[in-house]
Amino acid sequence: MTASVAIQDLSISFGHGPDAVKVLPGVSFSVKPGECFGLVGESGSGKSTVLRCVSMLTDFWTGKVEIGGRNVRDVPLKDRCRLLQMVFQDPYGSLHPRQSVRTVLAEPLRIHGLDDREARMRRALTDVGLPVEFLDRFPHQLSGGQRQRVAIARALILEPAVLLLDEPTSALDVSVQAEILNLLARLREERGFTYIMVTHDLAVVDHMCDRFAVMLHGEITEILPREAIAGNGATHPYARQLIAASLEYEGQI
Ligand SMILES: Nc1ncnc2c1ncn2[C@@H]1O[C@H](COP(=O)(O)OP(=O)(O)OP(=O)(O)O)[C@@H](O)[C@H]1O
Repeated sequence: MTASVAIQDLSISFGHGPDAVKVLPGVSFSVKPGECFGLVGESGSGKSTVLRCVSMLTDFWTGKVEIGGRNVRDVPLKDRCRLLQMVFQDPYGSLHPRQSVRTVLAEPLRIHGLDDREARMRRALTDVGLPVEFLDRFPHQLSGGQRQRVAIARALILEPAVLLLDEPTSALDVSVQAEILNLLARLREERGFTYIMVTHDLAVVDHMCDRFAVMLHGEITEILPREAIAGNGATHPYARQLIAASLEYEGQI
């Protein structure tokens, strides 16, 4: 399954009264079905907040978010889980230490009343490149990369159309990062998922994304195609600076 994502004038403030801080003053962008769209920008620019709003983990925003033409606010929670899933940065924090992989994967299947659970769980593990014996392991018996694979398997098991990826590799060792990125790229190619991926790493955007938005202070300064990275095709000064810094860094290593 695949779906478009349309975000229109997404706006949110944290805090109340005179202490309220507008973190997103009104973000708009659209992602095509099957596209990988990156969100980059300095720390605190609001990238993760966009994902949290789209997924309704944070729900007190204004504006409009449509997934596959459906307003996310009108989609009941249970249906929403089959429309979109999120993968977080920290595979250590996102898995419960006392839950086996089997429990982690069985829970969504049970809630959604899906049959063939054992077969679905085995397929989910195989899809992310883990042996089926790992069903009986606990998080402390897995490496960081293996945990992230389990987190991806959990996100995929309900076969959602859209995956929201919040720095899915930044907590991992460099060699493992590449493995997880290749896994995500393969899954998108095979299943046609739509990805929105937050990252601070333009090399990741270059490897994975079709287009990306550069955020600054909660606003999108510019939306660029991946090809704009190599020759620094940005026009906004901040986007140009961000790409220049990344190219300089890449040149050094
Ligand atoms: N629940 C919250 N309450 C108050 N402020 C918040 C909350 N969540 C986020 N913020 C603030 O919103 C701003 C944007 O945070 P966000 O996590 O979206 O940034 P980011 O671009 O993803 O940063 P990073 O790259 O460091 O993860 C920050 O200033 C943050 O302190």
